[in-house]
Amino acid sequence: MVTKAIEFKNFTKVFGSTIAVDSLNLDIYEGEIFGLLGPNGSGKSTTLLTLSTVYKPTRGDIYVYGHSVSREGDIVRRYVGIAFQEPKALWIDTPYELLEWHARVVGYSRSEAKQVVKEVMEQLNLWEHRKKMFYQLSGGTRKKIEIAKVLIQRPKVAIFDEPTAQVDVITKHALWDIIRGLREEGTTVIVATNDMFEAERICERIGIIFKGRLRALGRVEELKDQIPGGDIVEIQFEGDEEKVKRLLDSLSEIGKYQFSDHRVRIYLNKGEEKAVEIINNFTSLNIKVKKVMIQEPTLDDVFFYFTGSMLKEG
Ligand SMILES: Nc1ncnc2c1ncn2[C@@H]1O[C@H](COP(=O)(O)OP(=O)(O)OP(=O)(O)O)[C@@H](O)[C@H]1O
Repeated sequence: MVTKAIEFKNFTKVFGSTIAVDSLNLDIYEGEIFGLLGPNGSGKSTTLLTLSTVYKPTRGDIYVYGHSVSREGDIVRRYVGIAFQEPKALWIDTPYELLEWHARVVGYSRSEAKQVVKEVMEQLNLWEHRKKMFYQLSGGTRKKIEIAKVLIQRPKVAIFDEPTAQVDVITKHALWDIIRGLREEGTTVIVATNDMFEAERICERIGIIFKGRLRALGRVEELKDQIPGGDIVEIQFEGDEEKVKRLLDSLSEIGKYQFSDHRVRIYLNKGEEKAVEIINNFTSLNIKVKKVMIQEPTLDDVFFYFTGSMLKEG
């Protein structure tokens, strides 16, 4: 049976006159990597900060394994660990002190804390930075310190707010492996990102949030299939263009098509399945197929379709 790790029930958060998140209803299942996507200012951080009990909902509620973030914050905090966009405990001077303090807060004894902090700092290549002051660290290193907090805590629900913004490409792949590793151990992972490539690489399901509202929800492939005429099948052929035209007009579920020099570009859904049917029809009409290309929409196309906005727009 699929267990719901998190349930957003009509969750709404208002700051003054700004509705940061508006009536969010969403279930996240145990053991999945869920991507929360949206342009800047769309409500991702507000959602995650409320889930991790930093904020309280204005209306509605969020449940973590059945426990309300509004009424049972202490219990929720035992389940949830969050890597913020930036380290926030700036009353502490060095990464080592911050992580040791964090390890103690989440329940390790003094000697266990020392051990786990060293292990995780080594895993993330942070050990050499342990005694530096925060202001001396690069953006990517600060990011890794936040991720180290989650690896130390090993929570049942791990939240990463833009985990790979500002990190180099090698570190990015290493962090994705770490996130997948957590999932393998049964952790439920939520990743907020506006990096479509990242979402496609690691997330099993995604939700697209825009201006505080959930606009789309599903597996990446499902969302791609929701764009009308989103796939393009391009066929290069030898034979009569008129015959091809008549054929395409007789087939169902075909959107627009365009001819140019014995090539036809056909806009449709489920391109891979439909291409086989089209090619079989070409063959039965003695039209020789020379080349077939299928283009799927990218996740960027999905994003533009559901938000009608550019990714980095405010
Ligand atoms: N503490 C706050 N006080 C007032 N307004 C806030 C506060 N936090 C967020 N907002 C507003 O709520 C809206 C959603 O912001 P939020 O930070 O949740 O978006 P986001 O999707 O995480 O953006 P980004 O990708 O830039 O981090 C924005 O209009 C923002 O200005």
